[in-house]
Amino acid sequence: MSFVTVAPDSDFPIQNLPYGVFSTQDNPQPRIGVAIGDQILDIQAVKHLFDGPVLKDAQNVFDQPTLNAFMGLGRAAWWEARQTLQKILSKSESTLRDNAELRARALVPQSSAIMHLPATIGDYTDFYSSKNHAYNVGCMFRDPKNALNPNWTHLPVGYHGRSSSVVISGTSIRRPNGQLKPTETNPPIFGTCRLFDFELEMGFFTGPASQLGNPITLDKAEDHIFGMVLLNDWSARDIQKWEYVPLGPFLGKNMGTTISPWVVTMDALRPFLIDNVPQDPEPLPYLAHKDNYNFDIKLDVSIMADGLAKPSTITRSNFKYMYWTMKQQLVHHTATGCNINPGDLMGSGTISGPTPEEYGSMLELCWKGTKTIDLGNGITRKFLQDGDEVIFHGYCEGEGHRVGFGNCSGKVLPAHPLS
Ligand SMILES: O=C(O)/C=C/C(=O)CC(=O)CC(=O)O
Ligand SMILES: [Ca+2]
Ligand SMILES: [Mg+2]
Repeated sequence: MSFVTVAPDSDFPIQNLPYGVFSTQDNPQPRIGVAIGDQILDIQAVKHLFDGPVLKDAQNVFDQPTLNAFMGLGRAAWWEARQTLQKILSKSESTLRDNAELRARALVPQSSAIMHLPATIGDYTDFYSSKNHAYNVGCMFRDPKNALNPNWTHLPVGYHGRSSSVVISGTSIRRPNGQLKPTETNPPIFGTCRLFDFELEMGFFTGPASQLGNPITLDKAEDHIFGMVLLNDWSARDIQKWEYVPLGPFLGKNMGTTISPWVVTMDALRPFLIDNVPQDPEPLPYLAHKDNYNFDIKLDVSIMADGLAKPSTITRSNFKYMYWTMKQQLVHHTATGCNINPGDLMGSGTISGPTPEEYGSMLELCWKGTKTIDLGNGITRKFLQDGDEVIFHGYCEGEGHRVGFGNCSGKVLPAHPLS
């Protein structure tokens, strides 16, 4: 238990302690913080308390305006930092609890903070690792009889995304214009995206760098996975459908990707480990791991729209539906010797469950426009309208507490007029 009050349904009890980067009006310098209840522990104010064997000579990582340097230190440092945080925030420890002056400097209400991207994201990759989603999209874009391409069950399919357009929760996203082909028979046009969508995903941040030319093997993969966020891979379905052959997503995905501000560490998620999804066929040896690396993380998506009194939940899914694990994704990504750096972001791919109530995109929920999605109050959608706000939420259910991710939200702005 912490001496900081934590509401029972808070995403941020002492069992969580996720890292983020924030600033305040009084101190506009972005700095590292840890969420506890509805407060942020400003790490700069308490960095002298990180005096364990690994961190005592590396406290300067907490002076940085991003988490990259801390991510780059590796698992021993992450573990030690967690021990220190749990100690200084605990009810039974007086150092911070009884020091009013230090407490006033170190604890900042989340309501008065502006959140920033937690890391400088050098590279962003997005996978395609939910079998239900890949099957559904294959049925709609291609052929229900061959919905999954032959490679899908042999390797974690992915594409290299645009780190430049990854934004923090709360940033509005402009509906894109692009090249579309609205009918089969007529030539393409340059127009405004009509089929604008979200993709319910999670992402992980990488830790210590690997060297170019040296693959990360399965037994070392965990050393390079720092923590997870919610991720919305906004998608222009009409742009995507026309452009994607044969190289995959390009402009249909690069108008913005939103992440939640708090990075929940793998140490905090460990109690929620569950069995991996059985893989058939057996993956090749470089991808075969026997240990579990799947997590029970409940996810939901709601939409706030004009005419609604409160956001309407349109789907509930779970990270546990991932067919390929994050370890397999990382190992496959680097199998050629492709290197990673601290703070690279890897998207899971859209997380759809087996039932229609668990689909992770509007493309699936409205089944390519053949069904309507009911928001209540007589309001329906197939795809997103201007002004709609999409809100993701995710959490693990512990005993009497939640280890949560907060929100990942963004509002759709109207497209720029076509000239
Ligand atoms: O063409 C397809 O099969 C679909 C590709 C995607 O939508 C790519 C993507 O972002 C994958 C995902 O999020 O799961
Ligand atoms: Ca995606
Ligand atoms: Mg994107």
